[in-house]
Order: sequence, then structure tokens, then C-alpha cells
Amino acid sequence: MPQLGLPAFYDSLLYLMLHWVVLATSWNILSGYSGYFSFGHGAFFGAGIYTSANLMSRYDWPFLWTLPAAALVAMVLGVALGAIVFRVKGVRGELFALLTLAITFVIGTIVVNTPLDGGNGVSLAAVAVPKIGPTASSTFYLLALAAAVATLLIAWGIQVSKFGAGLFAIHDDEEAAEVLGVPTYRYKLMALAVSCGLAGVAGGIHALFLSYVTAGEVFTITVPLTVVLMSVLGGTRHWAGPAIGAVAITGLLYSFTAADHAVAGKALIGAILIAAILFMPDGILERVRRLWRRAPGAGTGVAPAPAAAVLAPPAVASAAPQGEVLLRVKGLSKSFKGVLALSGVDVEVRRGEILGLLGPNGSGKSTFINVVSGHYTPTSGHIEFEGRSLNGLPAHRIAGSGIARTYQIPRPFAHLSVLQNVAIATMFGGAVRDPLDAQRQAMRWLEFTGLEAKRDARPEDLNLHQRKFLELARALASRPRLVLLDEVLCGLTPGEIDDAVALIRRIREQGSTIVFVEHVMRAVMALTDRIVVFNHGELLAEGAARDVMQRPEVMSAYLGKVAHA
Ligand SMILES: Nc1ncnc2c1ncn2[C@@H]1O[C@H](COP(=O)(O)OP(=O)(O)OP(=O)(O)O)[C@@H](O)[C@H]1O
Repeated sequence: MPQLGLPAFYDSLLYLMLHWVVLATSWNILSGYSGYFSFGHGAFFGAGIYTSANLMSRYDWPFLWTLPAAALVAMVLGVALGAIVFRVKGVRGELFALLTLAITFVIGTIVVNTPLDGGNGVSLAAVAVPKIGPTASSTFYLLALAAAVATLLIAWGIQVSKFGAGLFAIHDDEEAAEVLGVPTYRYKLMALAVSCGLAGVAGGIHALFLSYVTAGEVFTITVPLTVVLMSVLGGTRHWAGPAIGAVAITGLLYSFTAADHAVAGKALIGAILIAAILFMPDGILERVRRLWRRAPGAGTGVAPAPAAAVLAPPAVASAAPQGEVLLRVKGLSKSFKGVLALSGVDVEVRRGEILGLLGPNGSGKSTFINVVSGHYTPTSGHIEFEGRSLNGLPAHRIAGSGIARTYQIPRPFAHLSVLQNVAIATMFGGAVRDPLDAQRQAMRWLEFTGLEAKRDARPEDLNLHQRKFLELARALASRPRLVLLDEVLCGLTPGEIDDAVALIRRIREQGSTIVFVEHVMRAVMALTDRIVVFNHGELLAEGAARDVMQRPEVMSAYLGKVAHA
């Protein structure tokens, strides 16, 4: 472009487009991918601007040397903030957005009241623009072009990687992602660091472009609002979406400014945004991709599993010999603000067995699964798996050690296909790094659970029976040595229960040990080697199902409950 000799206006217009491509795409890496909607992008952009501006004006750093420093300062600021905020459960959605916006104003106030700005702004009129292009405006264009290409490559690389898959899982259900082995805290921090670093670089370049920076114009709501609009317009679930939004909005805005119709331009953009949000809530790009997918002959890009693989699911690794204690739980208690859900429970699970976990409603069965899988931390007691203590481990480390679980009410990742849902488990539990390999392996688990025809469906298109089987496929795909099944049969018809019972048998046959929480007595009798019965959070009885269910104390705990099953 600089060689074409066009008026400087075009260089500047293209600079601004690419500048917004960097900002919107960098915002999307955290907020679009992981769903942590930030309104604090102005703070990180501003950190980059003021770092570069101060290093150039006060310390005479050459402009290009200030850019890594701008990235670093913005990154450190973001990671320091994230290290605290991401630890607080529940700071998501509007709370996270408001918190990050408040931080922008706090940082703006600090900058104005310190020598960083001093209330007068920082002038860079005396700083020389490096001679990268033939003119100053072309230099800015080339710098922004390099930054935009690098940012888009990073965003693409993350989207197609295991890291990206983890972020998309966090977007849909952070707790379920953690239980499947996604290191959610680390991933969120990494995404924030990348997002802030890129915003810092954009800020560093923009400082010299503006040549005079004031906190009043930097730390405003304009930057976060604009990047959110651009990303939402283009589509937040794809690396290219924010760039499309950025080009569309900047192009429209400046074409009207050039023709002296700036107000009409803003009104038109407002109208376009309203129409886009109403008719394309997932963004322009998602709309186009959906039309493309509907086109005859459009495939998903995932090769089918080889025929031999389809016949047999992957063997599950077994670390302990048959009959050895796999899981040892001693004196386990869990209380919730005065409610003692588990009280000093001792349970042993042996390798290869199906252990039924029974008890009336509210007796602590789901709490047991939640504590063993790391969803809740125990109040007291000890949990040991294959001889190693699980106490204090986060849920993703427990998943990584070979324990998988299902939820009583299925919790699939709503925006991912059935195949992608299972592939996440293959990657994080089964340690397959390459997403395409993960999808091939996931396909084998879909065949195992009979869901292969639904591979491209969204979870919302499945019935309850299929969603429960998807939970099973997802749990198995992490190749666990112990599977904790929480009422997988609940809500199924008698025919579907028969299918599920046969499937659970096959799961055991291919090597997994199963703890099976269930109220359906027919299935308990057919499947379990042993049962333990809980009542009021305590262990009431244990042994073979036929003996234990006859005991008077069990019958009285269950009074009225056995009969209906
Ligand atoms: N997150 C929570 N907060 C407060 N109380 C809880 C929580 N989770 C479980 N409880 C309480 O702990 C007790 C045991 O609940 P739990 O869900 O483990 O029982 P359950 O045996 O699985 O019951 P069901 O068969 O109905 O699923 C109940 O009194 C329940 O209300």
C-alpha cells in the first residue's frame, strides 16, 4: 500500500482499521473464547500507551524498544488482577465486567494524579517516527499491519489448540470443564496475559500515532465498548469474527467522516448494530458459517475413525491389580453451613468392581461423588486413590489422576457439538494434544455409546437418554480407572434403562471400576457386586445387594422408597 502513493488519509484509515483489529481480537481471546466479558480493555490499552509515552518522552527510549515494555506492563497488570479475581468463584458475567470497568477508572485516576500524566497529558511531538515506510503515516500502517497479522495468528493458533478447546469449555460450564481436567485457573490467567499483552502493544503504537496522550481520552468506556461491539458484530466464537467487526465498523465510521456525515454515520452504525444483534445474535461470521455448513457437500473436517478402531473402544489403562483397593475413603465429612451432608464415612472401592451407592434422598450420595471428584473440598477425612492422597488437589488434577464422573443432570458444553464435547475429555483426561486426534478418539467413544449419528448435533438437540449417554461418553473418553456415575438411569424409560445397563456392563468389561449411585433397584440388583448404603450422611450398611436390602435398618431407612422401583 505505501508504494501506491495514495493520499495519507488512506494510510491512516487502514492504520485505524488494523489498530481496532488488534484491540478487538485481543479482547476476544479472553472474553469471547472463555466468556469472561471484560470491560477493562481500556486499562490494559492505556497501560501500553502510558508505558511507551513515558519511556519515549522521559527516558528517550527508541520507539520500537518501548513496545515490548508496553506489552509487559499491560500483561503484568492483567495477570496481577486476574490472579486475585479469578480465585473468587462467582465473579463472572456482569460482576466481572463491572469490576474490570471500575479498575479502568481506578488506573486512570492513578495515572492522572502521578507524574505519569500529571494532569497535563504527555506530548510526543518531539519523538521521531522510525523510518519503516516512506512516510510517517505509512510507517504507522505497516506497524499496525504487523501487529494485526501477529494478533490474528495468535488468536487462530489458540482457537485450534488444546488451550482454545479448554477456553471454550470454560465459556460453557467452568465447573464441568475443571472436572474434565481443564486447568481453568491457569488457562484464564494465560488468556488474560495474552489479551493484555496484545492490547499493550496496540497502546504503545497508538501513543506515537496520537502524539499527545491524555488520560481523559484513554481511560474511558469508549475502548471497551467499541471492542465489545466489534467482536459481537463479527462473532466472538471465531478468531476472525472481531476482525470482521472491526473492519466493518471502522470502515463505515470513517467513510461517513470523510464525506462530512459523521453524525449520520454513527446513527447508521447504531441501526446496523441493532439489526445485527436482532437477526444475527451469534455474529456475521457464525451466520455465514451456518449457511456454509448447510450447503450440500460441506463437511466437518474430521476424518471418520478407522474401521478397526470402531469395533473396540480404546483400552483403559489399569494401574492396580484386580481386587486391590483402588479408592480408600476414611472418615470423610462434608458440611454446608450447618447441614452435615457426610459424617465420618469410610468406603473402599476395589479395582474392577461395580459398587452401588444407595440411600434415601438427601443421604449424601451426590455429595460423596462431588467430594471425591474435587467439586467440593472435604470438611475432614482422607481420600486416597491408587495409594496417593487426593486431599487438597484441584478437580482437574483429580481428573488427571484417573477419576471421571457424570452429573445427575447432564452438563454438556452447550455451544460445542456432541463430538467436540467428548473430544475435550479426550484431550484433557486422555492427554491427547492434537485436537484432530482427539476428535478421532472421541468418535470411537461415540460409537461405543451409540451416539455416532449425533456427532455434529448440539446437546440441545439430544433427548434425555442421549444426553445421559453423552455424559457417559465424555467420562469414558478421559480413560479413567474409576468412573463415578450419578443416577445415570434417572428419568429413562424401561427400554432405555435396559440399554444403559448393558452399556454399564460393557464399561466394566473394558476395564473401568464403577461407583454407581442409583435408585432404580432392578439395575442395582443386576449390576452391582457390592453396595454401600448411606443414611443421613452416615454409612448404614455394606455388602451384597440382596443381603443388605433385606436388613431391617436398611428397609426402615428406605421405607416406601424400594417399593416404587
Ligand atoms: N451445595 C449444597 N449446599 C447446601 N446443602 C447441600 C449442598 N449439596 C448438598 N446439600 C445437602 O446435603 C445433603 C445431602 O445431599 P445429597 O445431594 O448429597 O443427597 P443425595 O443422597 O445425593 O440425594 P438424592 O438422592 O436426592 O440426589 C442434603 O441435605 C442436601 O440438601
